[in-house]
This record gives sequence, C-alpha cells and structure tokens, in this order.
Amino acid sequence: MSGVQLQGVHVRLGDTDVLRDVTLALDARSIAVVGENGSGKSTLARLLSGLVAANEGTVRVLGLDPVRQAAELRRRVAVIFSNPDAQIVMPTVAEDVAFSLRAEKLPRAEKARRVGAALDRFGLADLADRSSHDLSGGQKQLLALCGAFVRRPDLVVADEPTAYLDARNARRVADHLFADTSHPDASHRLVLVTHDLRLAQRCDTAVLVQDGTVTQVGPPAHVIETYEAGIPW
Ligand SMILES: Nc1ncnc2c1ncn2[C@@H]1O[C@H](COP(=O)(O)OP(=O)(O)OP(=O)(O)O)[C@@H](O)[C@H]1O
Repeated sequence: MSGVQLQGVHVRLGDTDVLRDVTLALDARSIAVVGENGSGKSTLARLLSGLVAANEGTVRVLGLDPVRQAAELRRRVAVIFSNPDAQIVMPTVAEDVAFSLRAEKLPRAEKARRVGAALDRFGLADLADRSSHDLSGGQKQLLALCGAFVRRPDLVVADEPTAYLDARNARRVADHLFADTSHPDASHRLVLVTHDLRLAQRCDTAVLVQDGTVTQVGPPAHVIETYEAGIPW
C-alpha cells in the first residue's frame, strides 16, 4: 500500500496560492508536518483528506485519487482536528462512536462489540451514557479519536490534535495516534500536523512547509533543526 504521492500540486483558495508546486513521495508510517502559522500545513492535511482539491497536479493517497475515488478515500482515511466539537454529532458518547460505523455493512452485534471495545480502549467505557457535549475538552478529543479509530482507518490525518490539551491528555492522545500498529484497531498510517516539535520527533519522517511549499523532507531531527534555524529569535 503506497502512502502519499503529490506531483506538482497547486492549491488556490480565493486569491491566495496556498500550496505551490508541491512534489512529495512518502511511504513512512508516520509523517510529521511542521512549519510556521499560515505556511499551508492544514491545507496540505485537507488535501490528503479529500477536503480540499488541487487546482493543478496529481494527488494520490493510499494509491487513491481523492477526487475521483472520494468515497473510498473517506472510508479509509480518518481526520482529527484540534477542536473535537467539530466532530461530535450524537447526544451520548456511545451513540457518537456507533454513528461512525453507520455506513459499515456489519451485523448489529458486531457493531456493538466494536463500539464497546473502542470505548474500553480509549478509557470512555464509564462515560458511555454521558452527554457527549458535557465532556471535558480532553475527554471530547478522546471521543473524537475513538470515533475515528472504531472505523479501523488505514490512514489517520491529525491536524494539531493536541493543541488544546493539557500535558496528560496530550500524551494520551499522542499515544493513541502512535499506538502499536499490531493493535487490531490501530494498523494505520499517520500524518500529523503539529507545532509540538517533541511530538513531531516521534514520527518516522517530517515535512517542512514554508510559505506554501515543501522545503525539506527527512528525519524529524534534521527537519526541525532547519525549521528552528530559520526562526529569528
Ligand atoms: N479558504 C481560504 N481562502 C483563502 N485563503 C485561505 C483559505 N484557507 C486558508 N487560507 C490561507 O492559506 C494560508 C495557509 O493556511 P493554513 O491554514 O493551511 O496554514 P497552517 O500552516 O495550517 O497555519 P496554522 O499553523 O496557523 O494553523 C493562510 O495564509 C490562510 O490565510
């Protein structure tokens, strides 16, 4: 299964060339995307999730064309944002996780089993009947993750998933994102947009985005060094 391949990609939003001439071929299991505010990282994440289309160039994610094979991409790619409120739709925690499986053709008992296992795994079993909107920010992000992982995605695209979390919840969320790929619900690849450079270090490879273009790809330590060297203190 191939990962991410971009060839000469341009994305224009309004009057802005947000991504310019991006060419990438990445097969790492975890990819960090780092760079300054407004450099184009979220747009790159949205491009890989099929939420934004390229104006020029070719995009392949897991070998799929995100425009022509949008339904298949949505089935195999899960997206996590900084603000979990954008992803929580059902009144209770258990219903919200079950909602993620609505499109899966599975027997009802199997769906219930998967929801139960996912709630356990994300430490939400005791909160199953609680109102999803009354959870704390950290619990909500775990719920968003639970809803993403219950579908057993092949790729998780996470855009600053720890931005609003305290240290303990940030670590919990990160541990789930990087979870042992032998776990039945976690044999996924990860694209992680983050300003947390320690988190970026945990990835297999990193991409530096500067002013709408990818300027470096390589081991996270090298890419972070380049990024930090370019910041005027
Ligand atoms: N829908 C849009 N229309 C016009 N410009 C946009 C749109 N979305 C994003 N942009 C612009 O594209 C640029 C890149 O935005 P993007 O959100 O991808 O950056 P980012 O690197 O994720 O930033 P941050 O680290 O602050 O989240 C910014 O200048 C932003 O204002």
